[in-house]
Amino acid sequence: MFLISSSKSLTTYRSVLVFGNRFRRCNAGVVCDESFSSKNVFSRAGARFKITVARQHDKLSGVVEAETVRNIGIMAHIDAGKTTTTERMLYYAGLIQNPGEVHHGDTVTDFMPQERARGITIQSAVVSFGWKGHTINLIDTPGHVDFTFEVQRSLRVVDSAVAILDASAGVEAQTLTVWRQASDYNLPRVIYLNKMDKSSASIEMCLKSVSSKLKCIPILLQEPVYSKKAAAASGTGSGLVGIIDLAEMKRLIFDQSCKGSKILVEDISDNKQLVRKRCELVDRISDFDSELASTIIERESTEAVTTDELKSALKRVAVSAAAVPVLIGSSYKNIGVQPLLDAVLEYLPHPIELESNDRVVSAYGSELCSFAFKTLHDPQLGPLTFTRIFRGVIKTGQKLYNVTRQKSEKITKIYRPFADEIREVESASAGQVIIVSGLNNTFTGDTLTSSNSVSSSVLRKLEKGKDKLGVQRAVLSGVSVPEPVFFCSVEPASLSQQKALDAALECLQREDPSLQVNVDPDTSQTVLSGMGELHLEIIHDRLKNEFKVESDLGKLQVAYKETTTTASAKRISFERKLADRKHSVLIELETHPKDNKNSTPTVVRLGTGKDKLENLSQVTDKQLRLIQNGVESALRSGPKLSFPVVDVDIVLNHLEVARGTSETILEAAAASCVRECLQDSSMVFLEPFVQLEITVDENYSSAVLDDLNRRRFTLDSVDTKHGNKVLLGIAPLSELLGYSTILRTISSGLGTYSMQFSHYNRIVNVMDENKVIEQIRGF
Ligand SMILES: Nc1nc2c(ncn2[C@@H]2O[C@H](COP(=O)(O)OP(=O)(O)OP(=O)(O)O)[C@@H](O)[C@H]2O)c(=O)[nH]1
Repeated sequence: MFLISSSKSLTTYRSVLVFGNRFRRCNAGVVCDESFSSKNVFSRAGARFKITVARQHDKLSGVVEAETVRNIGIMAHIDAGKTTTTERMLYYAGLIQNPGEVHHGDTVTDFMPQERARGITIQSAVVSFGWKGHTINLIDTPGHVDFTFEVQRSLRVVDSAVAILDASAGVEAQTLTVWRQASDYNLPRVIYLNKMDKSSASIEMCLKSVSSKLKCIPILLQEPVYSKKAAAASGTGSGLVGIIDLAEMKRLIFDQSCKGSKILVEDISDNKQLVRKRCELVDRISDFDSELASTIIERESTEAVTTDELKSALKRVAVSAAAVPVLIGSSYKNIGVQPLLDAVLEYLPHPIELESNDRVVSAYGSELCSFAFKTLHDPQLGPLTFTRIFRGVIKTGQKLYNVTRQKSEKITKIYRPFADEIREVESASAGQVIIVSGLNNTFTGDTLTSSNSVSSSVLRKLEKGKDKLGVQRAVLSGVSVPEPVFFCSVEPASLSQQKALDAALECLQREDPSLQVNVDPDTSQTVLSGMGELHLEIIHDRLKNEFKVESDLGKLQVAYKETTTTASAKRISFERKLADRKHSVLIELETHPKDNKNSTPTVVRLGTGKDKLENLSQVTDKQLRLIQNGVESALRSGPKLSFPVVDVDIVLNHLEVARGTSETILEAAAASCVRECLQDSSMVFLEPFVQLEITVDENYSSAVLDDLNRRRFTLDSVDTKHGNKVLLGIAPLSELLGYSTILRTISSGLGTYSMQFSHYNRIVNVMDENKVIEQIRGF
């Protein structure tokens, strides 16, 4: 048995980021750049970020070899331990002297006051740190369903993800959502079973739920090491003290006197039982990797497979998503986090390993190709854009071209993020996640390159396969914004604050596209639409504390939608006089119910009739886009109760535009024509349904179910877990307002629930429809 410090295996890394006093002395032996002292941290009134400014000669370039970079997202159901795990990673990487705790409100990544007060993650936080000669750019994402868009946009810019499960709960509702989001971007993943210190933790149950719910094949690489003494000392815990690494054939015991930063490592290669388990593991991996299978056949032995061969095979398996490596630990008890970091380097891809799969990225060659995934407004630094560089290099002061908005922009400064501290660098290269300042016209989802001519040459390469409303510009695929399911009115506490409120909401909406701000055309009230009660509550809180605007929120309402059940066609002549010039449009549009009702955006199609073809062949791409804009604006507010109109197909049958007619008039004509069509159609409401997962003490489950049955709940399944019943089903969201209080009362506090948006469904019952109308009119 021998003792090593995990720090010994850490090489000094010149890009290790050290920010301010907090991060000056490193605990794990990483040699830090001492030139960054507390005096370099500026305190700026109202500022959202602390800037660490390096002295001129110290300014580090953010340019690093892509092969040594890992961009990972940490994703999970709420409370699985994402922030706790991230905090331990930063501690072992030497960036913080002591790991903070969520319940103490002192973690690095949960830095918003609202996060610290509530002990939950609300916004994603980006941190960069060095580990064994590599840079890990990590995004800690929220687990609460209301902030699912935050997860979505973060996963868009990482190359892989670590999915954390609470080992006593297995796959939970939000795990399914984030797993699906990661699948949408084809991200290779590893799974980390956290909270193995709990006596109710069960590896077997977790692996089963991974197979059955996530529909993937888990490959367990480690085994837990328990100690009776530790179990007795903890009282209720499992007595977890370490893990067995079957790939390396080592037993790792984490020294709690230094919060696990030292690891007692024991060679176990002569333990016959564990050798057998390793052979089984090799055998299992070879089922998914032909190279490893050939090695075994050649050597006629699974035992002769080296650790390197095993790990290379496992990386191929993880990258191809044939199966998913599973690791275990307890971040809170400081067990298993360093091996998880090693797994990130060993099994997850570097930035350029996978990007050739993206046709648009490849078309940029070595030119700059960057994706803005988040914008924030700092009162002192102005707009800050979080961006992932896929190709090329970005330099301070450089001009950029926003391909999505076809506008030129100029970067003022470039920073590398470390949660709420940012450090200025002069340049950054492909594979990095950075913040740039100075971009006034860039929004979430925009593609940035170096110039208009680069964009045009990329477009020429992509030209093949383009259709009339297809890829018109060389843009990367964006992030789809989920539909808001709740809304409420907002009013300033005093009229004098109206302007400040409008400005603050504009800012918040720009930062968070899942928040919608509209003015009700009938009442002129400002209406906020968002993802849930907590989402809107946080917005309210931020208005008060960050923007210093006192406001009152109206009653929370469910966001319904409208759709049509009949077809309609209108030809209108739209004429306006502007600046002494006559503008006129003759347009015919046809609306009808969509066959495939999946709430996908409505795209205007051209009519196909013989007589139409001649007229429509003259329609330009630009005119079609303006008509699309007009249609979209009309569909935002339906004729029944001004809810958005979905699941409608729109066909353009005729268009005549007088010479000199302005673009806005064409847009307005299209909008007006669609409104007329819908006025003449039979319209119905759609209401949102959610998937509900309730975990409740067995003694209260029938009372909970009785109550749910009065709420139009459809039960899908009932499970038993550690003496609790887990009820899974679907219910209309309108029936669940304030459900947390109701459940608490019925179950005497012994029930928890999580819900997530499932789908919209038509309200068929006239009484239910009248209830909605009454509710909204009274609003
Ligand atoms: N017993 C035990 N508790 C843990 C462990 N890891 C985290 N926790 C606790 O679980 C709770 C949630 O931890 P977080 O790290 O905030 O979880 P999260 O996934 O980041 O939560 P959200 O971001 O809000 O979704 C906290 O009280 C942690 O102290 C663990 O390994 N064992």
